[in-house]
Amino acid sequence: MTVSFRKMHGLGNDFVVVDVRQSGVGFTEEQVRRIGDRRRGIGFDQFITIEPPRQAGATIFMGIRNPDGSVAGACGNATRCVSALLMAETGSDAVVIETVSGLLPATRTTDGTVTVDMGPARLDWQDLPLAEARDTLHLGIGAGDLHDPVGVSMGNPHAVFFVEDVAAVPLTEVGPVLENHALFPKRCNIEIVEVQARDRLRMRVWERGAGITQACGSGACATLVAAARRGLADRRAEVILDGGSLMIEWRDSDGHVLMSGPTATSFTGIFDGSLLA
Ligand SMILES: N[C@H](CCC[C@H](N)C(=O)O)C(=O)O
Repeated sequence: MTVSFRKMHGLGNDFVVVDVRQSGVGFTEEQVRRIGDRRRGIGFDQFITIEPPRQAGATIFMGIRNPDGSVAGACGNATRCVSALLMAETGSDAVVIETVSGLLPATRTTDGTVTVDMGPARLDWQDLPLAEARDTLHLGIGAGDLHDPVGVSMGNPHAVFFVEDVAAVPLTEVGPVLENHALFPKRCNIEIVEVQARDRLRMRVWERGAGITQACGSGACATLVAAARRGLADRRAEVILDGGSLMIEWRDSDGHVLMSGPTATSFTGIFDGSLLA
């Protein structure tokens, strides 16, 4: 059987996207890791499957996995990319992406920008989860010069550290230490953030199961929420990532977080049988 895939990215956060709605093909953890090898496989920050919807109201179900094979509960950049694919397929400017964390409605504007309602920011310690009860506004942990992050769940866990200069942080050293900190039983995505203005935040990320990536949509959402909770930013801001900018809004009326940004396809291809063996 031939299985085809599409390589997509949002601001350089890259994905292998496989539509298994017809074939029902499944991928083992080992296969995902093999496909993720950037020299012997294809390489991706997240491996995405488009599956039949499980809940009423959803256009499709989106499966998300990291290069280490672990499952993720959210991926903002992939949600935009898959939404754009489905919009092209259906001719509609509105679709609903289902993930293990819930239903995410997405819309498209005339310039091709996709906006996703990433759902509510979840702020209880059980939501991340943490190993013990703590106020998520002050997690009180640190590594190197980083200290006392804000915890936010966007359907996946984030710890947001505020710093003077994001370029000065040795992220490859402190990232893995913090990702695997004992406070995070399911590990954590780590963001470092420089507040440049109340409506402009510069962020870099160390992703759980993936390492440094050029952009993290759910991380940008967590960043805005964390900055607003600390009184450092307004509820709407540009978040500048290594790969470009996202506009993020933490809606007053219902606490949902809206993320807007671009999408792109790089190429399509067919898996070699050896990758799926
Ligand atoms: N790049 C993704 C997030 C992947 C999160 C993943 N690393 C996890 O384990 O939660 C984004 O755009 O939101």
